Amino acid sequence: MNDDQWVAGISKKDAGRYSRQLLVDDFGVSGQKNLKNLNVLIVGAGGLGCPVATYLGAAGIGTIGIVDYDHISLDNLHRQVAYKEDQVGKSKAQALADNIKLQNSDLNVQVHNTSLDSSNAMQLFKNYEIVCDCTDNVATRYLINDVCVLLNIPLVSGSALRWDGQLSVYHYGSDCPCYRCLFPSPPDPNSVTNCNEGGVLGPIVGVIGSMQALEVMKIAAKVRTTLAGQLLLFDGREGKSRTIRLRKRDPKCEVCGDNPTITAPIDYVLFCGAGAHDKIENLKLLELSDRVNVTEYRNKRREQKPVLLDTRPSLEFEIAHLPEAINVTLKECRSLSAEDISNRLGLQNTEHSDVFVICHRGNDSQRAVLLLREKLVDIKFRDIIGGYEQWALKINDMFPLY
Ligand SMILES: Nc1ncnc2c1ncn2[C@@H]1O[C@H](COP(=O)(O)OP(=O)(O)OP(=O)(O)O)[C@@H](O)[C@H]1O
Ligand SMILES: [Zn+2]
Repeated sequence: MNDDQWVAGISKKDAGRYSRQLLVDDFGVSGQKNLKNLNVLIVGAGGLGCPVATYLGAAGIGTIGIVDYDHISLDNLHRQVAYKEDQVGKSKAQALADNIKLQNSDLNVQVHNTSLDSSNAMQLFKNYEIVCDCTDNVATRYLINDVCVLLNIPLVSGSALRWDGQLSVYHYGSDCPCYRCLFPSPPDPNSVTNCNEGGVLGPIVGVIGSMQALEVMKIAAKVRTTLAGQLLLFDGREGKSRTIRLRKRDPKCEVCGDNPTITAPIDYVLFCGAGAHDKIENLKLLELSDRVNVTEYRNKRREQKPVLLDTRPSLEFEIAHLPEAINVTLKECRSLSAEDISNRLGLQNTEHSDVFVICHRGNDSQRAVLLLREKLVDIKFRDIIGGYEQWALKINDMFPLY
């Protein structure tokens, strides 16, 4: 036999590039080859989508599809670390594709600069073998789940809020539940907090997104210890994680059960309740006569210093507030007595009978007015339409928008 004869399991170029992965037991050459032949779809190019795409791209996945309709904004950069300042305003799907291609020019990246909905999801998903849910709203979560079940695609699902994150692999293997097996009906839209309200720390989405990428690599390499049928809960504040075993597939599940009633994508916004898809609800609880717009409020404060009650959580109050604002959170409006609220606002010894109420976007301020009216009947409470957001947009563009 000649000295220059050998059997190559992998190309010389790939052996060099991916050598540290090839040396990992249970992954090796077969895992690498499987990755190279894999088509993975990432839905959502935000906090989770950035690490998922970056690690999968670097690891040498054959084809990565990226779906997102949104554009990069400045307040994305603290956690969506794949993006640069000069990409603010650009399409997320395109920018993420460009960035991972720069890192690994061998990748085939498909950009889907669109909103995923019932009309396009089946067509879009059918070209992929694994889907990663990196989105942030319940309606899209059910849509992605159902379409994965209908097309028999495993789903690697992550979520993160504040200090916490969780992930699981759904619909992978015969006993494995789907998202709908565990949550047959959607949560009350009013109880859902997303990171645009509750906030989230960058490293939390970094941890969860990296773990989603790892689950994809494990599925590709046929490693048996995936998170299928389990839910990993990560508590970043305590630095702890735990994994809980989930119930098995529910034979009565409407989509993956023995007699499914959902055989094609449904109307998910209707199913989840109005507001579930919109990040910013726009409540109209009050008559217009009980409300003022920001221009009217500006004129009032030019005449005399008004009493302004700010219902936002104290963390938001600390970010910025008008100098006259007094922080009584919505929770406190509920729990405090009429006397305590009156004291906090300094109403006891004054002639004031008008109080204006402000919040971030004009939803909680209306809820507060309804509560306060009952407690302090002699005071006229009026909310400021659109809250601080409108103040920043229409009155003072130096006021911090968040
Ligand atoms: N139906 C959908 N189709 C396409 N992309 C979606 C869909 N639903 C959510 N997304 C995308 O998922 C991503 C989720 O990212 P993330 O949770 O970091 O929030 P964000 O929207 O970027 O930021 P913020 O919530 O602070 O405004 C977003 O880029 C969003 O546009
Ligand atoms: Zn199910």
